[in-house]
Amino acid sequence: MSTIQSSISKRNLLMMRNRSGSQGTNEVNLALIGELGSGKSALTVKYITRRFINEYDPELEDTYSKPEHVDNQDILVRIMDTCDKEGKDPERYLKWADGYLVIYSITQDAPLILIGNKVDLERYRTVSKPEGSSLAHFYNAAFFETSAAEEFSSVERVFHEAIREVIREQERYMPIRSLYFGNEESKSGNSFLTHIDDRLSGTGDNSATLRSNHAV
Ligand SMILES: Nc1nc2c(ncn2[C@@H]2O[C@H](COP(=O)(O)OP(=O)(O)OP(=O)(O)O)[C@@H](O)[C@H]2O)c(=O)[nH]1
Repeated sequence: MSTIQSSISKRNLLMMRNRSGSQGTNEVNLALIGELGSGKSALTVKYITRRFINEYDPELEDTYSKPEHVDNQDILVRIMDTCDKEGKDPERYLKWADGYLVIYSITQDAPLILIGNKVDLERYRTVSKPEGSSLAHFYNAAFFETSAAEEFSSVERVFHEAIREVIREQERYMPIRSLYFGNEESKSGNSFLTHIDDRLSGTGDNSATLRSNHAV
């Protein structure tokens, strides 16, 4: 990993704001977030107990603590194994966590999209566009910069690109029967065939290049 990547990923993905506990021990709160079934509980349990357990209660959300010794420092680590379901407010971990571990499963290919927001605050920028782009490239993610405070079209463009990414991904896994569509399936079939056609004619993107560095 390059210095830029490691410094950004440290800064963005694992920002640990150490706090001093009652006995002078630093405290670090980490929240594991990510899609259902990505392995948040399995990783938490493995880290806390060194054991891998096959079945976990998907509804369970809990916080665990573990005294750690990292880089010659005593640290009390608290881990929140989050479970987001309807009606639950993410504030509970957004306010609590000092760092977030974003978990995905390598067996569930969902597009990753990295958005650098607040470009209207250019004068306060601490992450350059090439740094953001390089981080996205490292994670094979699409990349956009935008601002919620500026014109709608720039935000809309980001969302449209995100929708396109997801649709491309869905079409990659569309069953082959779509090639033999009937009338009722003509809509999705057309889009699938266009996609295949683009690929065969060499004008279409392939998944590897599709997912990297669509800078806006
Ligand atoms: N082979 C393998 N299986 C894993 C790994 N991590 C998790 N699993 C399995 O994947 C399934 C889902 O894991 P969980 O830890 O429950 O996933 P989760 O993200 O906590 O899921 P939710 O609580 O539903 O959000 C379980 O059957 C785990 O045993 C891993 O590294 N390798």
